[in-house]
Amino acid sequence: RIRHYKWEVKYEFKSPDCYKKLVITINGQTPGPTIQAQEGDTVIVEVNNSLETENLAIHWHGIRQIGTPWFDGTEGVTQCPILPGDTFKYEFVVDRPGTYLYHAHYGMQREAGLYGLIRVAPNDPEPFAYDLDRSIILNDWYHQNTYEQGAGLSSIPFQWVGEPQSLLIHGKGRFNCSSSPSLSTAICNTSNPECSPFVQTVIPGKTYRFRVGSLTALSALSFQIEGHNMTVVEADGHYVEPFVVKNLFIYSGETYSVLVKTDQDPKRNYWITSNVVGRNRTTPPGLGIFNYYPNHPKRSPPTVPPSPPAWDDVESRLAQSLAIKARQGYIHKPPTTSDRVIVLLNTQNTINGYRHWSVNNVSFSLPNTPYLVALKENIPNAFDPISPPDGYDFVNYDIFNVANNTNATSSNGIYRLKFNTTVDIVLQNANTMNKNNSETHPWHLHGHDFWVLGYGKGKFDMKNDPKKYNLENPIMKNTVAVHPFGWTTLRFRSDNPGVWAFHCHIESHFYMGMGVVFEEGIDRVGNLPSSIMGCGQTKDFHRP
Ligand SMILES: O=C1O[C@H]([C@@H](O)CO)C(O)=C1O
Repeated sequence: RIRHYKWEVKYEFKSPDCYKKLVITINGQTPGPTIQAQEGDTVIVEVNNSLETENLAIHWHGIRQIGTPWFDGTEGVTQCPILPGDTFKYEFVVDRPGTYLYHAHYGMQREAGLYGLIRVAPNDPEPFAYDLDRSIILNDWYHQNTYEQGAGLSSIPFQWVGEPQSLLIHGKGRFNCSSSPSLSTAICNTSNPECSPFVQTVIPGKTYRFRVGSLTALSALSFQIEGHNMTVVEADGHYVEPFVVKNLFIYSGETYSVLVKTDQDPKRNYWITSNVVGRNRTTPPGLGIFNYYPNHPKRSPPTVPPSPPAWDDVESRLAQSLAIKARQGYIHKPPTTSDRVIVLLNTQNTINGYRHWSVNNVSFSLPNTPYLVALKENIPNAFDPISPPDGYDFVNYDIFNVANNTNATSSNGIYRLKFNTTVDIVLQNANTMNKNNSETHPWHLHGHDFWVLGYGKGKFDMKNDPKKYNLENPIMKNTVAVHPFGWTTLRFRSDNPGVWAFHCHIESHFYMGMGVVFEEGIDRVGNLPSSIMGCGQTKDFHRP
């Protein structure tokens, strides 16, 4: 079947958390409409860029784009941006069931509100039962616009974006307007119906499947439904060997399905909460209402919202990461060895006084000719032909301290992978430029699902740590966290012809250079549609 969508993308004034600002909407909505499809369907999205003076690109997060690498929606990597006034047609097959996301992939547009969910129903029966299926998309929210943030990040002195002003649950939050008395009610108004809390009405005595996705700009979150356990059954479109949590830790770019029984006292409502973890939070919790029918949906629960885990409790988060394994009967065994190991050291750096993030001391910058076109059409000098290194100075680099020399270089060079080989990526975390500080980074790979082979603390040990890899039942994902001062190893097959970004899903971190690009099987890529061209050196190949 074909699922056809027509989207108009534009700026509108909205008050998702009671504070009025410019947001990007799809057909008037943020979050945008949910794409609903069946495994094997073709999804067509005709996007009209009505942003007036701003380019656009939309990425289908978790969809592998097998045979359609040009519709991955990554500006600078797989396509030229969609110009204002233009319409661009994305067309791709959703070949796997599960819960996925979509969002802008141009500059820091995602955090202006261009994001949503993709739900793909399976052809085969699912290995768990539930009565009702609902989605909740989580986000954090800034009042500053993306241009002010971008300018601050690329200034001397560096102006960090700081912690978000609020947390949104399915697009709804609540900023305490009276905390800034200078704000007029025209700008911030807590009685604006746009910022009424998110309500999930439930029928007592049922089992609900909640598909929870996070598209935060910065924050790692702990998600909770007061008084209710959650059984995790799906992660990034793969069935999980079920385990029970009270708090679901979720990183930007991840999706989970959890089963929740509405088996508590039906005479009252309960809190739905999201809280920042992994950073010393200043953002108040996101609050929604878990409304047991027929109680009034706006009736506040009689309790105070449950308190979140300590922000710096890395152990609990690592424990959840380790608990996520492929479900019995749905295990895809990984290859037992790899052909190439790339260790990626994550560091905060300076280049000519500007603050950046780097991988193996190289800070990524996007070329103005998309790699996919440059490589497939053999356009010379479109990007730096030198590949970034496969590792760092393992002997001398101290991951536990601020680097002696924080200087890095900037490049748009990429990794060229031999087609149909097995590649291991070890993400190595390190201290930032601040003392005793290492941050959580969710890394997202385009064009692939990867096996998560292991997580560890401290410096990855090439000799001994691989012996502890889980080769029995590793989960496959498209986004995975590297924890503070830790490492994470993932494995994938370079079997999807195309050019694929792999980057930190924190909006400002990718903007500051925290990413890499992989090319594989470029000679097997089919004819490129001319719709992805028109910028940089692709102008020469543009056929109207
Ligand atoms: O890139 C970042 O900059 C700040 C901080 O390190 C600035 O001092 C921070 O927390 C980041 O993630």
